[in-house]
Amino acid sequence: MSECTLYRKLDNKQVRCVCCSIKCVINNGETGECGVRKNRNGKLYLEVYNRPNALHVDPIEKKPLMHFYPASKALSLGTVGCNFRCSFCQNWHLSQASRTEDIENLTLKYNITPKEMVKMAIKNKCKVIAYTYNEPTIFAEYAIDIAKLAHEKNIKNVYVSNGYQSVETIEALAPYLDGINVDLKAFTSRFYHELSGVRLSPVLSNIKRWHDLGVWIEVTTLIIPGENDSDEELTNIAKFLYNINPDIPWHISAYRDAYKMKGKGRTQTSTLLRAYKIGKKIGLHHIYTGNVRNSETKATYCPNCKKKLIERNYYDTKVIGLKNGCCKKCNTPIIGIWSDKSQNRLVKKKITNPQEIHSILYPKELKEDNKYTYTNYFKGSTVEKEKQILILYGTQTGTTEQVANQLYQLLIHSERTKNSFDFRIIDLEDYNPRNLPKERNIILLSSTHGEGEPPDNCVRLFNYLEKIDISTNANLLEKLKFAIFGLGNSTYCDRYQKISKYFDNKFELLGGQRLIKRGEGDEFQNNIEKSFKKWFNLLVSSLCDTIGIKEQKIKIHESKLKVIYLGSKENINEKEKEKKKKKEKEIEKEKEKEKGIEKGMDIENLSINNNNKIYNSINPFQSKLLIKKELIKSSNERSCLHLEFDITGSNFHYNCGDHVAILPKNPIEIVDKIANRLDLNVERVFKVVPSSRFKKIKTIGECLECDCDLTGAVKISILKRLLKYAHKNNEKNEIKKLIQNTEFYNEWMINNKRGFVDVLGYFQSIKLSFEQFLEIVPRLAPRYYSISSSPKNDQNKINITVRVVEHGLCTNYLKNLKTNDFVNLYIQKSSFKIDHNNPSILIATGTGLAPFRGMIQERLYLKTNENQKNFPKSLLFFGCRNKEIDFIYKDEIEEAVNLDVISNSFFAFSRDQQEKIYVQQKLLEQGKLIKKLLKNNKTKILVCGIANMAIQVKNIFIQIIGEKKFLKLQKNGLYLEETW
Ligand SMILES: Cc1cc2nc3c(=O)[nH]c(=O)nc-3n(C[C@H](O)[C@H](O)[C@H](O)COP(=O)(O)O)c2cc1C
Ligand code: SF4
Repeated sequence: MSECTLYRKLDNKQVRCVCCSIKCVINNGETGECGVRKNRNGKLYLEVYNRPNALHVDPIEKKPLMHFYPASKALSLGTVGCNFRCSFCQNWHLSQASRTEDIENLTLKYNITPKEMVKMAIKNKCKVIAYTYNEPTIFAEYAIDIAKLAHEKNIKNVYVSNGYQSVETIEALAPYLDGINVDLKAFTSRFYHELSGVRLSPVLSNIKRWHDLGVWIEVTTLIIPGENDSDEELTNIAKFLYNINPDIPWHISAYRDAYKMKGKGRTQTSTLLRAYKIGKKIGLHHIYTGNVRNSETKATYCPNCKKKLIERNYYDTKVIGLKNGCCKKCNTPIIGIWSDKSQNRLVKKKITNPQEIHSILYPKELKEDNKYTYTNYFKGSTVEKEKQILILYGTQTGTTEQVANQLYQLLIHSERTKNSFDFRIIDLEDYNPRNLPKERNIILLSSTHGEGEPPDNCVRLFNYLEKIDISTNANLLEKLKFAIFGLGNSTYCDRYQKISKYFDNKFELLGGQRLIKRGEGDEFQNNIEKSFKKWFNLLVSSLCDTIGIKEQKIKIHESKLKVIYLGSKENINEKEKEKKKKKEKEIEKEKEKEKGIEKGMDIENLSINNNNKIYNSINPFQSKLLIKKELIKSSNERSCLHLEFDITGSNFHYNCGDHVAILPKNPIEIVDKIANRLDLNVERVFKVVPSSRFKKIKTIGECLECDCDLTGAVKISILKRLLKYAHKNNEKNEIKKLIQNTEFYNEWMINNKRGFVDVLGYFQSIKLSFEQFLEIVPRLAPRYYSISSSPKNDQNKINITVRVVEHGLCTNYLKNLKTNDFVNLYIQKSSFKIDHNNPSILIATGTGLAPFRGMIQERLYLKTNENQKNFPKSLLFFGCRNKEIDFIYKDEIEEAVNLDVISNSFFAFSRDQQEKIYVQQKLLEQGKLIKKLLKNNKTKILVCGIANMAIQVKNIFIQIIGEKKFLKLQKNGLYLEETW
C-alpha cells in the first residue's frame, strides 16, 4: 500500500479521487468504486501498490497490439479491482474481487516493487511491460513508478484499458506510456450505462486524447450477440475511428459467455466478418479479428498494394513483407512502431514535454468555442420553433443520462406529446452554452457531484452562467421556458442538489420562465424513479397547456425485482453432482501436481500457478471436512471442537494468525418454517432479474438455507420495511413500538434471541410475496475463526477451534457436520501475528489459544525440521476452568514448553482450587519480568479471548508499565488484541 497522488483532500477527512472519470468522493475508512483506493484517516492509499495478482509473459499480440514491436514479449501484470462492472467481464475473478469483498480481506498473490518488476522484465527478456488483466487506470501510481524505471532501461510500457482515465491521470501517465489498447465496448450510452454502469463520452474523448498525444493506440470491440452487433452500431464505431485516423488498428473479437451475461453463446465468425467488411467499407486500413481461428483476418496487409506484410498464426508472428517500416513491394510507409529504429506514427511525434501535454489536454477557451459554432439541433424539424424542445443532461456516472433518455422516449412516444412537439436530446458535453439565449424550450436534468460541483460534462454551461452578471443581463433568457429535474443524494446535506438548484435559480434570474417546479430524485431515499414519474406527469401537463392540448393521465410501469422459475430440481441436482465430481477430480489432480513440483519455485521465472481464482463470500472455496473432534473432556461443559479442513486446490496462502471465513447454513427446520409461512415450494428452481445479490440459479430451499439470515436479530431498518406489509392495526402498532422504543426492542428482539423467522411467525398479518421477501431479508454473513494450525505443518490443511455457542448459527452448523461434508469458506488476512525475531508475550483464555497454537506449531516445525535452535524469549499466559477438562491442546503446549519453544508459561485454572485465579493475576505476579522484557521496545504482546478479559489485561499492563508507555506500545503496533 502506498499513498496515492491522484486525489484531493476535502473537509471532514473526505477525499476526492481524480484517477478515473468517476471521480469518487470517499469517506474515511471507505474505498472508491474500484475497491482498491482507500481513504485512511483523510489520506488516499493505493492498497494494491506492489501487489499484482496476475503476472505472465505474453506475446504482445495477445494484448492485442499488432503494430507495436511485433513478436516481442510483454511482461504482463494486473491487480484486483476495476472501475467498471461489466456484466460480461471475461476476467471478472480479478476485476470484481474488490467489489464483492473488502480489499483487506483478499489474499493478494505477489509483493513486487517497481524495481523488482523491471528486473523481472529484463530477466525474462521482455521488450515491453503491459499493464493489463484488470483496469490499470486504478493502479496508476504503481504503473507510473514501474514505467519510469522501465524507460530508463529502454523497456516500453503499454496499457490495456477501458479508456476511462481522468485527464489528470492521462497527464501524469502520458510521458511514460508508449502504447495503449482501448476497449470501445459499444457506441451507445445505454450499453455503457446498463452493462458497465458508466458513460460512453469520456471513453470517446480519451481515445482522441491518447491519439493526439502520440501514444500508439489500437482499439478493441468485443462483439456480443444482440448487444452491440447491429450494422448501425458497428458503422458508428468504424466512422468514429476513421474520423480520428483511418490508420488506427481496430480489433473485433468474439464474445463467449462469461460472468453474469450468460446464454448469449459465442459470436459467430460470420458476424466478425460482417464487422470486418463494415470497417473496410468505411475506410479503416487495419482490422483484425480476435478469439477466432482465421489467420487471414489476423494478418497485416499493405493498404496500398494489399500485399501481406505480417503473418499471424495463433500467436506465432512472422514479419514477411516489411522493410524499414515500409511495404517491401510498393514502398508505402506502414503505420506502426515496428522497432526502436523503424517507426511510422499515427501523429507526427509522441509528446513528452509536460507543457505540450498540458496544452493538448486543456485546450484554451477559444479553441473550445470554435468547436461549437452554432449547431442547429432542430435541423429538418417540421414544427414551429415554439414547439421545439431541447433535453439537456449533465451526468457523471450515467444515471441522469439514463433518466434523460427515459424522458425522451416517453415524450416521443406519448400520445399527447408525440405529434405536437419536436424533442431533441443532447449531452451537455456537446452543447455550446452561448446558444442559451437563443433557445425557446429547455428541459435540463443534472446530477451534483464532487463537493457540490457540476458533473464534468456540465462544467462549460456552469462556467458560462457563472460569468454572467445578473444585474445587467436580467432579460438574457427571456425567450426561454425551462423545466429542471435534479439527481442527488441527501446524505450530502447542504450540498444536496446544489447544481440543479443553481441552474433553476440562475435561469430564472436571467429572465427564463419556469414551466414547472424543479423536480428532484434522491438516491439515498431510493425515490429517483418515483419522483421522476410525478414530475414527468406535471411536465406533460404543463407542456400541453402551453399549446392548449387537454391533459390525460400517463401510466408508467414500475420496474421491480422479478423471480423467474426454471426447470426442475433434478436437473440442478444432476448438475450439482457433476460439479462435485469435477471438483473432486480437480483436487486429485492438484494433489498429483503438487507431488511432482519441486519446492521453491522462482517467481522471477514466472512459474505461476494457473489458478487465478480469488475466493470470497460470493465465490467461496468448497472445502472437505477431514477431522472433527471434541476437545473438552467432560459432558457437563460446553462443547469445543477441533476441525480440520482440506484446502487442496484452493491455492490459499495463509499464515498463522489469519482467519478463515465460514459461510454457514440455516438448519432445515428453520428453512421449512419460513417456506411454510410464505407458502413457498422449496424444490422450485428460480433466478432473479434484474441481477441482484441472489446471483446463482438455485432452488428456493437452497436460497433459504444458504443466502438468507433468518435467525439473526432483525434490524430496525428492516422492521420499518416489514411494517408496510403488515395488515392488522394491532400488529402495526406493535411493530411501530419496536421501531421507536429501544428498551422494548432490546427485550423483545435481542434478549429473546428472535430473528426474521420469529418475526414472521409472530406477526401473522405480514404478507410477503417471494420477491418482496428477497428484497427485504438480510444476507447470511460469513463467520470468522482464527486459524489454529501452521501451513508449515501441512499447507493443504486448515485447523480451527470452535466453542459451540447455544443458539449460535455457525457453531451449531459446524457441530452437526460429518467428516467428508463440504463447507464453503475463504481466507481473511490478519495482522495478529507473532514476531519470530523478537520476544513476545501471548495471553489467551479458552479458544483464544487457537491462533497461538498455530504459531507454536510453526515454531515446533522450525525447530524439528529446519534446525532452528533458539527463539527469542516468549511468555505464554493461558487461562481456562480446569486443567484436566478444558485445557485445549494441553499436550502440544506442554511439549512446546519442554522443547523451549515457549520460554515461560503461566496457567490460571480458575476452578481447580477454592479461590478463583485468572490470567490477570498471573500477569501481575510476573510484573517485573514483563517490565524487563518490554524495555527493548520490540517485544510484541498478543491478547486473544473474551473482551472482558482483554479490558482487565490492558489495565494490568497499564499498572505494570504506566499509561504513557502502554499507549506507545499500542501506537507502534506492539500491543494487539483479538477479542469477542
Ligand atoms: C463522488 C460523488 C459525489 C457526489 N456529490 C453529491 C453532492 O455534493 N450533492 C448531491 O446531492 N449528490 C451528490 N452525489 C450523488 C449523485 O448526484 C447521485 O449519485 C446521482 O444519481 C448521480 O447521477 P449521475 O450518474 O448522472 O452523475 C455524489 C455522488 C458521487 C459518486
Ligand atoms: S480510480 Fe476511479 S473508481 Fe477508483 S476511487 Fe478513483 S475515481 Fe473512484
